[in-house]
Amino acid sequence: MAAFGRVGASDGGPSWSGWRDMESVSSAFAKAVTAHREAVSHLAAARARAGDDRPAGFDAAGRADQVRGLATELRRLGTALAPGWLGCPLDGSVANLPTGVQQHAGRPVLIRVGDAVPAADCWFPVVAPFVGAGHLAVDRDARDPAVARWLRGLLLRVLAALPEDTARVATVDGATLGAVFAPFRDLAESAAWPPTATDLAGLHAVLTEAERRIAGAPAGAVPARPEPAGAADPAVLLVCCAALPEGTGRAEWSRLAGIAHAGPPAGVYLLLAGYPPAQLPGLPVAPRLVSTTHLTALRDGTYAVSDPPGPHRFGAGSPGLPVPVRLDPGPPDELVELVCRRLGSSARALASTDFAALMPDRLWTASSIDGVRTVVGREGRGEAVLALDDATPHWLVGGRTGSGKTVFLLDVLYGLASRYSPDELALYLLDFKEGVSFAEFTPTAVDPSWVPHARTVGIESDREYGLAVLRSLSREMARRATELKRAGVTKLADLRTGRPDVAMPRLVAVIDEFHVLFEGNDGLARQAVGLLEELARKGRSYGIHLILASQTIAGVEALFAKTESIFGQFPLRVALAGGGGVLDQLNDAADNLPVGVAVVNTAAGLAGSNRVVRFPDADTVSVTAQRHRLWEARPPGDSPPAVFAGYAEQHPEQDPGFVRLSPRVRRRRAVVGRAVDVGLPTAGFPFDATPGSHLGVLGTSPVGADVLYAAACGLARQHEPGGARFVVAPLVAAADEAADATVAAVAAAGQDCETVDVTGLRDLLGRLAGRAGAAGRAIGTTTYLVVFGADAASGLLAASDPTTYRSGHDDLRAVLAGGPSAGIHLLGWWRTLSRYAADLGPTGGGEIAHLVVLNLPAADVGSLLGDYTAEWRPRPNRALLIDRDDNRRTLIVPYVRPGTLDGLEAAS
Ligand SMILES: Nc1ncnc2c1ncn2[C@@H]1O[C@H](COP(=O)(O)OP(=O)(O)OP(=O)(O)O)[C@@H](O)[C@H]1O
Repeated sequence: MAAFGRVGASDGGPSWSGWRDMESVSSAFAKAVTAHREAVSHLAAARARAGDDRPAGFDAAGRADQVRGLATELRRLGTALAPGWLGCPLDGSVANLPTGVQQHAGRPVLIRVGDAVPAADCWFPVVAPFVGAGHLAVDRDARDPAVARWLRGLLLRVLAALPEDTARVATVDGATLGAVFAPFRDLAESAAWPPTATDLAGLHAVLTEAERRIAGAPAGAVPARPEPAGAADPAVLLVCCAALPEGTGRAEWSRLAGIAHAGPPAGVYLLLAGYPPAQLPGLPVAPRLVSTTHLTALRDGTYAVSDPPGPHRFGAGSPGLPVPVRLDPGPPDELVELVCRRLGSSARALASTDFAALMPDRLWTASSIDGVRTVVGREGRGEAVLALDDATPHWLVGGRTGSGKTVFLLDVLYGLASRYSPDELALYLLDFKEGVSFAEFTPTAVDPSWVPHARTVGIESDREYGLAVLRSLSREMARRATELKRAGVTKLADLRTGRPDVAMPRLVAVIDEFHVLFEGNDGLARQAVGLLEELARKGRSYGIHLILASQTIAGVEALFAKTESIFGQFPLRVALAGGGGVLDQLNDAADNLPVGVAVVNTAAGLAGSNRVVRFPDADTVSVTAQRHRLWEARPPGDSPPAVFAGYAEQHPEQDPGFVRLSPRVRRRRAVVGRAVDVGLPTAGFPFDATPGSHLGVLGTSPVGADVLYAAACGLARQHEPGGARFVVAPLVAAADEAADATVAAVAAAGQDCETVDVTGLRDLLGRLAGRAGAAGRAIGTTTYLVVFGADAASGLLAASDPTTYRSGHDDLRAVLAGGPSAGIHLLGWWRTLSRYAADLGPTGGGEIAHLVVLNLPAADVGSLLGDYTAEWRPRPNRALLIDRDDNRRTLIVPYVRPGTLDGLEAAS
């Protein structure tokens, strides 16, 4: 029968003193050992008698009865010691046995490891101490199907018997790639066990996890007991090894020996198959493990069982159980799957959480002086808390499309925004992908609320916008450095403690799909790398934190590898499904993760430091409710974040910079759109007497007509009524609507406006050329000549007047050259570069200093400027603003009238 020793400090194992039920288990065990000893001695005596007396009338039947009686007694004792799942036959009959009830929390586990067969027709269960009292090891590994079944049986017994969520299981299978544990899949996934380690690196990770746990246990701790619900870590770590991976040797054996020695007080237990490995001649021998019951294969498929841990022995003579043991035959796979499904759904329920549960009851009660932290989900049954602070200043988040990255970020950001007030925390949010991840922070047409912490939000951002955000963060970092220097301190925390009046919230910049910034490996990418490196290295001292998320960091890594890897500054890695790229190459913990589960690693992705976290879905109703809570609590006068939505039309009337235009402006500007920059500043050119103060819009896109419309309307607003005269020339059909709108808007601003056709334009140029040629600044009315489709007039302008020999081009060039000083400006849209060049002549268009390039290819822009280094890629809803006066090039979203882009899309 059973053996169970008092595990004492003498062999390095745990004391029982900390266990509930210690007395009952101990005395039951003592009784069992005594019974076993008696049985053995009776058996030995009977055998002796049989040997001595057989010829003189030995009572064989009586001896057999005696053995059977003893076996029956030992069966009774064995069943009492290993009740229910711990000792029952593992067949279909036990499918409905309740789980988690046989084993009191904290009570040492006595488990059936096999059956002893003292005589042909009788048997008794062999019970050995396990979790809470010792380890188990069998020397054959799970390549032997009987051992594989045995191992599954023991694992099933212990998991079904212990209270739910008591054990975290780390599995190792160096022989069958984890197939041994396949039937446990459902439980493994829902209880977030680490993936089965199948190679040496994986084994190292498991050993490291066990050692970390041991190192973290308080000195002199009693055996771990299951914690109440809510504890982060299950009470027991069970290292379950089906076969040691190839390459395992002395180093790993001695780590196992160390774990066997020091594990029990920290709740770490071993269930090993293939240990000790077969001894090969001339090679070192694996050490016997303390606190361990060893099963050693005998020739006939049975096993010898060692004495259990502690002072008790099975017999007075030779060590170990003197009866060979058949391994417990183990359960059918269906039984394992059935029980694991049941345990798994219960584990899922325990670990489940929702978005609202991540939010604190009261808003904005925390201080960010030492960093910011929030609950992101659950780790086991406990809360998973992540921090942006000195230890983990920046995070790297990986996950393939659909893995839940956006949801994870919403969980984190709403959690932070609910704990820290806008004085403590500000958010810079940048998303490069198509989608609306960060739209949850901004007002929309149907919901005016926003998250007050959000300063800038970029949705479907351009790389240029990303660069602008990085630049503004870098400027802020420099400002903070100066403040710190002034205050004579080196840390943000010191400044904030000493000067509570200085507003210095922690800034968290989140860049989703950040790898887009580096696509192309061009000048822009290089600038972005430089800025990111600077922010990553110095940000922590100034309270600036980065969260970079991506589907992939492949490719980006190569870029960074050119200098020192920036990722070294990102100790906290979060790998979602398919996001293993953010972990160490040898760490495959994120393979096969389901949506809603993340591997969190604070050791820059090294295997062995993984934590498995479940995060809840960010459902729209909960997110909206929380946003309204935050919005209603916003400080007085709080304004919405500066939003850049890459796909959005920019209408002049929606731009405060345009609306503010009035005759009181100091200098008139032709405004043409909004710069792709933080806050979307109004983009335009000064329009004054400086030579070149004309506007040329280039490209076939009909947006050109809208740009002229906006520029003309803006200028009309900057004159007192009647102070300007507009001559509108709608020369192409595509511009008719925009030209009509221009006439209407200019007239509404109180300015004179007339429309001319191509002949009228030719005549007007002749008249204006005379005025422009006259010296001195014209006093009075400014004239704007607004030509929609100027290329359509090229032919006519090329022709010379038979009497004066002046061509329209001559007049045009005279107007361009002398116009500004005479109060005459041209605003023209040319659809092709060749006509533009022909119209403006040998100077190459130098007379027009202000250009807006629409859909011209980069090579055309290069030839126009005589500079082929300009980084320009034509794309919808973008234009390049070129100011030759100050050599400025700015990416802009050109103004359009409402619906223009939709119309273009529909037409294409
Ligand atoms: N914890 C979760 N529980 C349940 N469903 C989730 C969870 N997290 C995400 N989901 C769901 O998975 C889907 C994808 O999530 P999400 O949009 O966050 O992925 P993503 O990685 O950002 O993908 P993409 O990069 O394509 O935008 C969504 O329908 C979301 O509701």
